[in-house]
Parts: sequence; C-alpha cells; structure tokens
Amino acid sequence: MERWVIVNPAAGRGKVGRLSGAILKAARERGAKAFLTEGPGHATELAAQAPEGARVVAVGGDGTVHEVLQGLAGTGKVLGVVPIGSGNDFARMLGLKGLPWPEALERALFAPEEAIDLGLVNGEAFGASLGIGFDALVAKRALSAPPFLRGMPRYLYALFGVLKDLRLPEGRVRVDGEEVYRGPLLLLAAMNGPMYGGGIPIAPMAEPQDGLLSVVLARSFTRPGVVLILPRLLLGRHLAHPQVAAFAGREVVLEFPHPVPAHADGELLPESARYRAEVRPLGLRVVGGRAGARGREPLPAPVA
Ligand SMILES: Nc1ncnc2c1ncn2[C@@H]1O[C@H](COP(=O)(O)OP(=O)(O)OP(=O)(O)O)[C@@H](O)[C@H]1O
Repeated sequence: MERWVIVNPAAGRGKVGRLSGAILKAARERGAKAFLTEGPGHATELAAQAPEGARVVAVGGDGTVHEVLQGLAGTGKVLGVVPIGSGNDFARMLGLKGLPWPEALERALFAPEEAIDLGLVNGEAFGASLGIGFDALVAKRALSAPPFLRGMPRYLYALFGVLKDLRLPEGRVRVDGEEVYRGPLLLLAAMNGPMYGGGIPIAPMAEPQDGLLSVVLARSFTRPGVVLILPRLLLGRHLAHPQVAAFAGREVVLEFPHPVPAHADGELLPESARYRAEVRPLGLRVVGGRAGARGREPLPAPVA
C-alpha cells in the first residue's frame, strides 16, 4: 500500500511550517511519499493524484483535512490526520487531538483503518461540520479583520461586527423530505461530529458512525439573545433553549430568498440560496483513534 503525507506549512499559525522539515523526513524514513503544499487547493490536487487504495495523511488543521478529503471522497483511499492546526475538530471527532505529532504520524501511517460517515453539501464533501448562517457570516467577516488581530480577538471583532448589522434571513428547512421549520433563522448546523469552530460543542449528540447528520437550528434570536446564548453554547447547554431545535436525518435541505454564507469544516463554501446536505453512511475510510471526544470505545472495522 502506498502512503502519502501532505503537509500544509501555513497551518497552525506557522507551527507546521517550523516542523515541516522534521515531518517530511520522518515520513520519508517510514517509506511514505511526502509533499509540502504550495497554496490553497494544492492538497486536493495531491490527494487526487494518490493511487487507489493509498493512505493519504493530512498534516495541518481542519482546512487541510477538508482539502485532502475533496481528493479522496468516493474513492477507496484512506484518510489519516496529524492534527497541528488551530482548530482540529475533525481530529477531535476521531479522538486524535492532543497526540504529539510523531505519535500521530506513526498512527496515521500504520494503525488499522475504520469507516465513518461522510457528509456532502451541494456536491462538496465534509468530514465533521457544516454551518450555514451566523457562524459562517462571522468566519467571512473575520477574513477582512485588521491583520494585527489574531485568534480569539479576531473572531470577537468579527462576531460583534456581524451582530451590529444582524438581520435574520427567512429560511425553510426540510429534514428527510419533511418541513421542520419556516421562519427567521440565525443558523443551521448539520454535523457529523459534535464540534466546530475549534471545540464549540454545537451538536453534543452527534456520532460519526450513526449514518445520520445531527441538525441544530437556532431560530429567531435578537442581538442580546445571541450574546446570552454564547456561554451556554460553549458549555454545550444550548439545546434546551426555546429557540433551538435539534433533528437527525440523512438529508437536509435549506432554502433562503437570497444567498447566505456557509462553511464546511470551517472552510467557506460558494454562497448559495439553497443548500442540500446528505450523509453517506460509513462512506469514508479513516485512521482514527476512537469515535468522538468523550472516551468512547474504538471504532469498529470498516464495512466492505
Ligand atoms: N502553502 C500554503 N500557503 C498558504 N496557505 C496554504 C498553503 N497550503 C494550504 N493553505 C491554506 O491554509 C489554510 C489553513 O489551513 P488549516 O485550516 O489546515 O490550518 P489552521 O487554520 O491552522 O487550522 P484549523 O482550520 O483547524 O483552525 C487552508 O485553507 C489552505 O487552503
């Protein structure tokens, strides 16, 4: 079996860049082919070039995993992860977060593979998360924040910028063909894993092997309402809020009167007024640790 290691030197706010020489060397010493990405999109191209059946290891954060995934989805290739990004929610979902990189690399190259559900939105694959509405607006606004703002201050700047101009779009949500909501919509998350945004437990009940997307709707919220629910969200206690609803299904369709931003695994998607998300049960082969971040048993063997 061929083993490919794809290293994004821009991930982890430069940390991967500093480690990249050591990572490429370690990978090659273990018989793998190792590559540095040269810019956005390159990881997808490389992953697509790997031969059928290869194990392809993404070294970086959720953006790197998402790009590699686009080159693997629907093939017989296997995704491994060495999480050194700033968020790492995909690795968290697999129970891999916190491993020192040499151990994570060893595991990604040689540990047994497993199968998890694969998400698809408007034809694009996602591993852990899909967010439509407010959270994607914040991610989009963060891109244009002043360059001296980094990390959390950058997101707070973006968050309050979005809140200032908050106008909720009217959304129509269908889960498995049934309309579950029509009205003002703050956000919709369709999740394979429990967390997005670097550890925010938006869907604590999500399981990457249940063959379903866990859908969380935040319906009509005022500006103070958004501020007040944030601490509850960070603790995963938001589901009992009267304006929050949760569903599970294989297909979610969300329609708006105008295009609304969305992100998949934290990467902004082409803006659309209609999003259709579906799950391919156990449709992705990965090298995991254990499913979920809450100390579950190891994932079972892949299905044929
Ligand atoms: N050589 C490169 N130079 C600049 N950017 C790159 C390069 N290769 C990939 N990228 C881009 O780097 C971005 C960030 O990568 P990634 O998301 O993995 O890191 P991160 O932001 O630290 O992690 P996280 O998403 O977990 O917070 C990706 O969107 C990818 O397109």
